[in-house]
Amino acid sequence: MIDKTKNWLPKDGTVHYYGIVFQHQDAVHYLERLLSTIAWRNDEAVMFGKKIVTKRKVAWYGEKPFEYTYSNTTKYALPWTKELLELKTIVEQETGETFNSCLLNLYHTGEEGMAWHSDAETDLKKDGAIASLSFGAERKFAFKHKTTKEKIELLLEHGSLLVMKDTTQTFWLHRLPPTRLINKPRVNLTFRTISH
Ligand SMILES: O=C(O)CCC(=O)C(=O)O
Ligand SMILES: [Fe+2]
Repeated sequence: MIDKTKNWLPKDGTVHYYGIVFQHQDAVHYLERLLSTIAWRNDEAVMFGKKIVTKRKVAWYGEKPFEYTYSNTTKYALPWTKELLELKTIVEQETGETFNSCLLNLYHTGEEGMAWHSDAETDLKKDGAIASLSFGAERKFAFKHKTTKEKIELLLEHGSLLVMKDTTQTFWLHRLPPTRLINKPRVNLTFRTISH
C-alpha cells in the first residue's frame, strides 16, 4: 500500500503522492474525454528572446475567465467542462483543499516533456496546494532543490494524484523529463488556486 502521508521531499516543502485514485476503466474514460473535449492548443513561449511554439499542447480552465500569464503569454481561462468539474470535485475530496482553476498539458509522446521550473506565477496563491492528476502514459517526474541541487524522482501512474504544497515552489524546481521509450500520450491536469 502506498503511504499518502509520506512527504517525498526531505525538507523545504511538501509533496504527497496518492498513487492511483481512479479505477482503470474510469481512468481510460477520462483520458478519452479529455483528449476529445478539451480546447487543446500549442503553447507559445519566449526563449532567448525568440517566440517558439511548443509541441506539447495546453489548455487553461477556471471558475472565472482568469487572466493567467504562463511562459510570458497571457491566457483567459475557459469555463469548466463537465469532466473537469467532476475531476475537481474528486481531487478536492481526496486532498481536502479547494481549487478555482486548472492548467492542462498534453504530451503526445515521451519526446515531449517540461523543463525545470517552479509554479510561482504572481496570481497563484502563495504556498497554496497544487494538485496534479495524470492520465495515459506513465512518466517520470523529478524535483531538484534550488540551492543544494538534491534530486527526488517519482513515477506518475495512469489515474494518479500528486500534491505539491507549502514552500515547495519556493525551494524546489520540478520537471517532466523527455524519454524516447514512450510513444503514447499523457494528459496532466494541475488544479490551482488563483487569488484575486
Ligand atoms: O506534466 C506534469 O506532470 C507537470 C506539469 C507542470 O509542471 C506544470 O504544468 O506546471
Ligand atoms: Fe509545474
